[in-house]
Amino acid sequence: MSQSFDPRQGYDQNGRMIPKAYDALLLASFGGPEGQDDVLPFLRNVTGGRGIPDERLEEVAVHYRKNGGISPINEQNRALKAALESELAGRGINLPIYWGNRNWHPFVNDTLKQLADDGHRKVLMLGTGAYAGYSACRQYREDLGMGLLATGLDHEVEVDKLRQFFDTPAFVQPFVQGLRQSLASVRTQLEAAGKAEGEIKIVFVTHSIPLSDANAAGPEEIRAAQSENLYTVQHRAVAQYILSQVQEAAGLEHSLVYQSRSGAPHTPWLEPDINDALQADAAAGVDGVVVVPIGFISDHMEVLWDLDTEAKDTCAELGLAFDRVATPGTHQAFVSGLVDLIEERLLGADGKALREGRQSVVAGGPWFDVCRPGCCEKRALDGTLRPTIAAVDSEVGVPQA
Ligand SMILES: CC1=C(CCC(=O)O)c2cc3nc(cc4[nH]c(cc5[nH]c(cc1n2)c(C)c5CCC(=O)O)c(CCC(=O)O)c4C)C(CCC(=O)O)=C3C
Ligand SMILES: [Fe+2]
Repeated sequence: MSQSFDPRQGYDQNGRMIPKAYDALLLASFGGPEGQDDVLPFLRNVTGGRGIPDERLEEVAVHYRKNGGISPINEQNRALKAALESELAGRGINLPIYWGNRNWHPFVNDTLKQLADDGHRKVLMLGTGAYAGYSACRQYREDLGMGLLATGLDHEVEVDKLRQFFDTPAFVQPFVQGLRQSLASVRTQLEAAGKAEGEIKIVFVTHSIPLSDANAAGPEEIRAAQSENLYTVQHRAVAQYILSQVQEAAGLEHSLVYQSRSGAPHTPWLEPDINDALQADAAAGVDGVVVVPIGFISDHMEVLWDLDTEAKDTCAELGLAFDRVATPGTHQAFVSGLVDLIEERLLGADGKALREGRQSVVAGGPWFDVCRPGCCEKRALDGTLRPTIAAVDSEVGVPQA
């Protein structure tokens, strides 16, 4: 007989979930092609029914084709999984990790079947998006909501979600260290070019998203109190924190810009695009830039192409010195900080939470374990809401009357 459970129980007024005896961790990510034959099927999975023009798909396919049809993202997730496994083992925590993707093998539905076959029933999901918003948060909740229904596991396997982690030391520390290094590198480049006193600008960059997604990011109760969309507000807060930790950044100009826009040209997305912004910076007398990719956790294709290829080329054309800060990847601070977040949610053998209190250093955190009503809401083309997990208004797993 299958067990029933109610996902609307077990958390407090602040969206904090009472620690549980989770028996598996699910690393949920985007997925990417692993050979030339995978490229188009992968892109069709990514854009299914979302009106990305064919020209944009052809253009993006080339980025992968030039890299042998391989996205680095899968290798990076395998490495993150291995690093998390070793950190958990080092702390004596027995929590097997499974990996599943939205857009490519291993698909999350197959992973769900596997972990259920292996006997797991209480799963904590770590999605690789750090911020609020549809693509980075709610879509992962939908992947699991739809996945549990599609596999028929919705009354057997319970999946909760680790909180978005933009505000945590885990996520921001690697950028702090990286910014120091990149500032030194650009300074050295300028000295070598005889411009020792040249002006350096710090350019924080993240994934552009449709304005409608940005405006829907986060719960209404928090959105209402902001002067700007919450996706942007969270990125500005991360940038501010990183700057506050790097003495060498004092007095330097900085900005927040966007990359990797897709979608139909008449649909508004967040702007400015990094390449346009760099042009304006050069015209305003900037001599070199440090690009800080605070939107992502690893150096995947959007970083390698849109920043290390395109934005770098733009800088070369404009005569700007360029250096790009590394993403967290498997930085020790990131890995151990993520395990700290996992510990916040885990009940030990003695029935006590492994870690009391929540780590948060950036304004706007700590984020909810359980999303508020209407959080990052986005309707399917037919006007319906897709099933989700891990929200106050999630329905998947509720015992049927
Ligand atoms: C907020 C956000 C994150 C960060 C949060 C997270 O990490 O989850 C992210 C991550 C990523 N985005 C990625 C790749 C792509 N994103 C696309 C399209 C889109 N992204 C969007 C947003 C985001 N995307 C949006 C609103 C679209 C429009 C269509 C849609 O609503 O889906 C397309 C389609 C073609 C194009 O137009 O570019 C591709 C190929 C890869 C993999 C890179 C690799 O392979 O190494 C990763 C990690
Ligand atoms: Fe994307």
